[in-house]
Amino acid sequence: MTVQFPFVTSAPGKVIIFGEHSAVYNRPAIAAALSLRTYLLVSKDETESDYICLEFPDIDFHCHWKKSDLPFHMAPKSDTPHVLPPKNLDPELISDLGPLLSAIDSPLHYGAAYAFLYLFVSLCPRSTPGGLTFTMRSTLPIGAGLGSSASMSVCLASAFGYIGGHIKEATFYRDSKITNDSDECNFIDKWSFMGEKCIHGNPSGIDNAVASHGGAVMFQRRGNSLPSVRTAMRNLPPMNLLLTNTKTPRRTATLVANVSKLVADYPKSTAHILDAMEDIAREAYNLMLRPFLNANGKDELLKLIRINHGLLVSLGVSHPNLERIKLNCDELHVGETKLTGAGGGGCAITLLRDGIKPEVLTELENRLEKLGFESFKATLGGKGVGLLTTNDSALLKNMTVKNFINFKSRDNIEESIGCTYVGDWRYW
Ligand SMILES: Nc1ncnc2c1ncn2[C@@H]1O[C@H](COP(=O)(O)OP(=O)(O)OP(=O)(O)O)[C@@H](O)[C@H]1O
Ligand SMILES: C[C@@](O)(CCO)CC(=O)[O-]
Ligand SMILES: [Mg+2]
Repeated sequence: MTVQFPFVTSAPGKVIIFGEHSAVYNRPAIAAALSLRTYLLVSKDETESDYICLEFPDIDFHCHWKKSDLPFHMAPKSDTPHVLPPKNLDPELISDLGPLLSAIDSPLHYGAAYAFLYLFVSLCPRSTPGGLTFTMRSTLPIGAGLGSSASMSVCLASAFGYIGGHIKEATFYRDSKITNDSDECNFIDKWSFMGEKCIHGNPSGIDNAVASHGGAVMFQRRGNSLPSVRTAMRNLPPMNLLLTNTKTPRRTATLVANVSKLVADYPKSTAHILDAMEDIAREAYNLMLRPFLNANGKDELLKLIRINHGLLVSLGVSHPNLERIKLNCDELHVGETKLTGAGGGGCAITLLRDGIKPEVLTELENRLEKLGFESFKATLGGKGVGLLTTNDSALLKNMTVKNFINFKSRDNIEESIGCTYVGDWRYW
């Protein structure tokens, strides 16, 4: 299979409804793909350049390496095309990548470059052409709890798996409610987990699972020696979720590390908290399996959201700005609020009660806007990792790195190449 340049890969962000942080400690968690996505343009210049270039304008990061300086590490191809990564990051490869990363001092840039290089040299062969530019644009807020790192890792793993010939071209269109379980999708899920390890340190794997497979899932990690369990939730009941971004920056890696210290310092008390989180996720799962939530079911779900947030507060991962969202939602009695993702800033979700008066919602929106926050309604359960090629679509005809960088807004990206172009995009 000859890869034609340019092509674009794309993967969704996610909302964790129950179980963030406890997911890291092998407890079940529930998450759904979001309609906001990351897009990676892979293009080749016509010169005989020996450079591999990154254009990551969302984090103001631009970088290049000489291809001949890269420590290609791709495992020899065996009879099985889908070579899966080892359980842990390879220490030899980490050390080989050190000199290429040493000049990068921002942790935001470092994480992105580290994940890029680790996956590139693990999946692309030495014969990969030089002169490739990788341009990343996301309609997700970055570092805000909506899985931007996982959607980035999935875009990278799928693009490199495709260039390296590990996975064949995505060939079919999928119903958005169904999570995909193809070998290709599993390959991308496993390798993007390595990208998440480069960025987070100790990810549970839930974010990259949702970004790869799409839909909604109950996910449970089972330690290093057993595979994680991923149960597709085909019919999420319609839920009126309001997402609010505090715009307070934070890093998942730091929050996960802080919780890990708390768990080490207070093993008994934190075990109770994590157990309670597990019970909440299981109870919520049973409620959410029902095709329609009646008033009682909705009321139970609201209470579970409240308890889950309280437990996350006790793990130290809230933030005054997240509490400000909760306070305003509580004062106006619109529903229950919890942080989503790693917390420490970023986003909160509010499950809205039925029958809220429009003027109350407007009052809430005004209050949140005054605080400098951004609110939007979330569409859950979207498609997983996708591919856009010049064979299938005219959307890329005049697509240049410059055009891709210059998209002004989320809408602009979606309108130009977004996954809403149903016949053009294929899904693995
Ligand atoms: N579009 C992007 N371009 C470049 N780097 C990105 C992009 N999206 C994510 N990243 C990388 O991922 C990091 C953010 O990941 P982090 O895990 O801290 O937040 P998140 O994934 O948005 O939230 P959460 O993990 O809580 O869901 C950024 O600092 C950057 O390194
Ligand atoms: C905080 C966390 O539980 C969710 C981040 O979206 C970390 C993880 O599961 O990898
Ligand atoms: Mg992340």
